[in-house]
Amino acid sequence: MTTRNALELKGVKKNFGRAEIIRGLNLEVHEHERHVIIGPNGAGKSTMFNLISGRMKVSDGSIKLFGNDIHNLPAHKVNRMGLSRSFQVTNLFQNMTVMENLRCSLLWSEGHKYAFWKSVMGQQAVTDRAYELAERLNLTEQAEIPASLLTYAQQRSLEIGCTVASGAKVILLDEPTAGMSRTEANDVIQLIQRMTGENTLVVVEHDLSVVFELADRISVLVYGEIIATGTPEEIRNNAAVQEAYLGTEVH
Ligand SMILES: Nc1ncnc2c1ncn2[C@@H]1O[C@H](COP(=O)(O)OP(=O)(O)OP(=O)(O)O)[C@@H](O)[C@H]1O
Repeated sequence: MTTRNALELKGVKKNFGRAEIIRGLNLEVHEHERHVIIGPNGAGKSTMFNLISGRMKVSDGSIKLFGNDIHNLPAHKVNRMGLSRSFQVTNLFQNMTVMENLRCSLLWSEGHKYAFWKSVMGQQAVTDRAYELAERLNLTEQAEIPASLLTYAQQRSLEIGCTVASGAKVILLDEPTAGMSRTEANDVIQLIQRMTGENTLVVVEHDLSVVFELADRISVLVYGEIIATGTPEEIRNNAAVQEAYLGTEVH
């Protein structure tokens, strides 16, 4: 069986003025995999996400989503083609309840933006689906309270739930456990595993314990280039990776 690429970057470059920050980056993310990007500070991880999600234009090279060129398309078009970036709880409607946030995202996936009155799914079907999602998010008890009253970890969970509900096939996650206690981080990792089975996930993460728990494959970005891609085991044992980045940390 051949593996389909959800995302494919070829020779991607990005300059800021004369500084070349992304220097001919090649990356293949398989459909349905959880692919984690690691790399030292300033390696270009955020810039890479900005290029993939359409927030920045590439200087050279190509980015394909399920075989279709997306480089240099505006962010909202990339989003409509099935790629979503989930990185901030500020993506939530803070004054709306958990259920309302989920309903909003479900309606968005139907192409109705926020025009509730036009729902083709039917109000009851949307509500049922939203409850189902709230359950998977462990937020049934909080279903009717405003997002602003949730804990930080619950807000991040809801944000991930809304991204899934909005119909994204490929989800970019920026440091999903940043700022959380170990227990909260474990909950969010489990949630990501539960919520994203059908999706393809690309995660930027610094915490190596999270990386090795979550990743099907890992790519290592150093100075704007991917120096290695492989299973967690392969990355642990890769001499170039150990030298360039991981050092003794993995042992
Ligand atoms: N808009 C910009 N203009 C100029 N330089 C930029 C811009 N955005 C990022 N850079 C530079 O590009 C380099 C890579 O930054 P980036 O934020 O992508 O790295 P990162 O791997 O995400 O780092 P961190 O792990 O610290 O978040 C840095 O040297 C940064 O200063």
